[in-house]
Amino acid sequence: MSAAQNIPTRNRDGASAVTNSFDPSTSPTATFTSPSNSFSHRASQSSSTKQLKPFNTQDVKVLLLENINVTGQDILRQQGYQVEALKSSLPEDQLIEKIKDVHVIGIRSKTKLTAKVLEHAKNLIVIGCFCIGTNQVDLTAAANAGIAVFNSPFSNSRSVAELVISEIIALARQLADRSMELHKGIWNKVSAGCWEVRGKTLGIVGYGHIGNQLSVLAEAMGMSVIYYDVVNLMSMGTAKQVPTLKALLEGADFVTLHVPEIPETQNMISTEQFGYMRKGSYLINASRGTVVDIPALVEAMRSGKIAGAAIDVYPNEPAGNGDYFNKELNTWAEDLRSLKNLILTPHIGGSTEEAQSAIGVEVADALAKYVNEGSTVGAVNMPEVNLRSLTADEPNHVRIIYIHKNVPGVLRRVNEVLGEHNVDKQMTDSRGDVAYLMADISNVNQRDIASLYNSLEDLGSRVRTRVLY
Ligand SMILES: NC(=O)c1ccc[n+]([C@@H]2O[C@H](COP(=O)([O-])OP(=O)(O)OC[C@H]3O[C@@H](n4cnc5c(N)ncnc54)[C@H](O)[C@@H]3O)[C@@H](O)[C@H]2O)c1
Ligand SMILES: O=C(O)[C@H](O)COP(=O)(O)O
Repeated sequence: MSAAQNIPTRNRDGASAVTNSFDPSTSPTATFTSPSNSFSHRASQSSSTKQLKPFNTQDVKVLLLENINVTGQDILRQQGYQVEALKSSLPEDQLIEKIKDVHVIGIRSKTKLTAKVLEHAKNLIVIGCFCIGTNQVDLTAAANAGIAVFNSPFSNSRSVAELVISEIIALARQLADRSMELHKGIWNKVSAGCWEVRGKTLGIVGYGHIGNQLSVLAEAMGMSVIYYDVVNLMSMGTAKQVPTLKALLEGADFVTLHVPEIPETQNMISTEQFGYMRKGSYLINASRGTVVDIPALVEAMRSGKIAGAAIDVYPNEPAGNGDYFNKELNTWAEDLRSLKNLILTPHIGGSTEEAQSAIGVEVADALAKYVNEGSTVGAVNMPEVNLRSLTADEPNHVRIIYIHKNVPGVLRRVNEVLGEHNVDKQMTDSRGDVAYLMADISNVNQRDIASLYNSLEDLGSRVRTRVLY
């Protein structure tokens, strides 16, 4: 990343702070203007307990994609940020153009923030995934560029669990087929191959937030629950952990997948695994599309081994509503569409009013706290670092955020720079190759800020420097 980025920093007089402000080659006066106006922004706060906002918040540009809930949009607008909200995702070329300009981006599961896209995101300081999954973001590339990533770890878990419960019964009773037939005017009253779920065994692969909820709901319907997870976990109710995926597949009437998209879960359910499943059993995938080998599923359903399936997620998903789900996107799409007792849903596991509004609040709050105060609590790719908010009765304080390479000797050099001031509080932590330092220093005047900033930027270990307040 070049130093000449338009990243907002605090301007003492509250004037526009996005002026190539961190380029050491530009005059510091362009950034840190008019000492006589120092702290006028702060002085305007009426209550000494009121939290301060750094820099000119209306300079912060936010791009929200994929129809992010109005609760999240409102929180970001109330901060004074410039918010542009689009209904769908963007193709890579358009995303690269748009991302060049923004400081904050909010996405859901479809927008791919790859290393290539992030290379163009010169002003970006933070990414909000308004969903659970973060597999769509190159988390390491983001951390190495000093971009924090936040998500909402469990706000839609219950919604997914409830969808899966509905699908277990729908598959057992061939509900989707009966409904489609009657839509076409065909009366087809059958009981062959239709079952109660009471007394059947549900096998949960991945016993995390969603798997847990599901376990409780399934037992309440009289099902037995077994689960497989790579870590040893406490069982809910009378559920039993099994030692291998094979044991789970052999023991379950219904198999439901709730693992993240990682290399180990790629095609986790393929021909060999369908071979282990009980004849006439069912498969549900509401995790990620890459977890199931779809041609193998088609084969297993055509052979009668699998009596039904519900699929909510796909290896390639259309960018937005109304787009086609067919051969142009996925070679096997027509095969899926031709199968009986196969429920196809357009990635709606987390799509409820409750989940979306809770996610909107949770992620937007985390973004604002990061932009305004530098707090990384809840970040998925950075160490979690926080200091209490500065208040109006702490005049002439500056908060330094220094994201740097995790190499020996950096803290000594940073503290040599900060040491000329009173360091009131400081916290630092590292995660992988990246470390995050937060320090509040007092008795700082206008000229000191420019010099502090430039000295930190000049250290070879620097990933990103921010000066707040
Ligand atoms: N369809 C949707 O709309 C929707 C909504 C929310 C989440 N999701 C997906 O569901 C996934 C699970 O969500 P969650 O909140 O329960 O996640 P979670 O992190 O709480 O739980 C995932 C569990 O999977 C386990 N796991 C990881 N790798 C495994 C492996 N190889 N074998 C077995 N277990 C493994 C983990 O140990 C963990 O317990 C998310 O990663 C997301 O991709 C989809
Ligand atoms: O990761 C998630 O939370 C789910 O897959 C939901 O994604 P969505 O917000 O894009 O529907």
